[in-house]
Amino acid sequence: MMSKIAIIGGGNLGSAIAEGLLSSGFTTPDNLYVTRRNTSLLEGLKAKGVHVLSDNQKASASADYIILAIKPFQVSEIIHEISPVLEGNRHTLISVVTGVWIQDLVELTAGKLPIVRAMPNTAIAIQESMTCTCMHKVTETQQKFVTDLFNQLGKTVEIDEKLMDAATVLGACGTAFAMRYIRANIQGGVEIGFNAKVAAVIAAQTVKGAADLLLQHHTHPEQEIDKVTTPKGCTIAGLNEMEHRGLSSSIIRGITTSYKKIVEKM
Ligand SMILES: NC(=O)C1=CN([C@@H]2O[C@H](COP(=O)(O)OP(=O)(O)OC[C@H]3O[C@@H](n4cnc5c(N)ncnc54)[C@H](OP(=O)(O)O)[C@@H]3O)[C@@H](O)[C@H]2O)C=CC1
Ligand SMILES: O=C(O)[C@@H]1CCC=N1
Repeated sequence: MMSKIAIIGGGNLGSAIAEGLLSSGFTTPDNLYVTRRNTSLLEGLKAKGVHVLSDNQKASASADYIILAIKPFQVSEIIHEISPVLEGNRHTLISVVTGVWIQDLVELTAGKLPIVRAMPNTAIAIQESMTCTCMHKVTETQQKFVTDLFNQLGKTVEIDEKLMDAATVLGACGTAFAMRYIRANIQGGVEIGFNAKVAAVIAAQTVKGAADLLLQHHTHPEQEIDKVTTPKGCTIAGLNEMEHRGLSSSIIRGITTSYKKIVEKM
């Protein structure tokens, strides 16, 4: 029998996970439960046959794997709410919540559940997430299930929990950082003659192709840059101007500022 999955908090990330789980075929709508208070915002999932509800206890009691996708400040209250139905020999708790540590989750569940911390990004909706995981007291079967689940939804790396905040910045916030880079390309593209629609396709596909070159060739970005920069050409002229204006520096500073924000407990 297929394991049942409950997603507590069907917001931006929770809904994206649900979409990815369905489109990858990892689960079927009948085996998936998604909660939020305002269920009218989950009509799309409901129409696909997913169990959409606002009762977290009912969803948790129906599931084997419970994915917590709520805001950090709600974790304590919601675990307290579902506690009466949690069973150590049945449930696995998977938290995608930023800045909440396994030890916090162990304490909130009185140590009775296997726990997974996972940090995906919103590209999980199209099975292109980068997901970092770490696991606590999981059985081999549970570890395999969770690894298979996230592997179906993109790439997965198991990391030390002490790197989870860094994973959040590079992997999850990284989606937004990449979007801003693409948006700037669209703005530049319009200024040099394209309409916004065509500029958007060119910018997004170019970034996708660049990323795939690195993933498939296993090269360093500078090796790929060397293949593009003709001596005295327009690429190196543009690239150097971007660096004079602080491109790399501003990205590094943005990443370290994001990291400080998490470490300082939001
Ligand atoms: N967005 C991202 O890219 C990423 C987010 N994260 C983490 O994932 C978590 C969720 O983030 P995100 O999806 O962006 O946030 P959202 O605010 O979009 O989603 C949270 C959802 O929780 C629901 N919710 C609130 N209270 C309850 C409740 N009592 N019972 C059930 N559902 C409830 C809200 O809906 P309603 O108000 O209708 O109840 C809302 O849809 C956060 O901890 C975030 O740090 C991690 C990686 C990436
Ligand atoms: O901005 C945030 O706090 C969350 C964490 C990663 C993505 N969104």
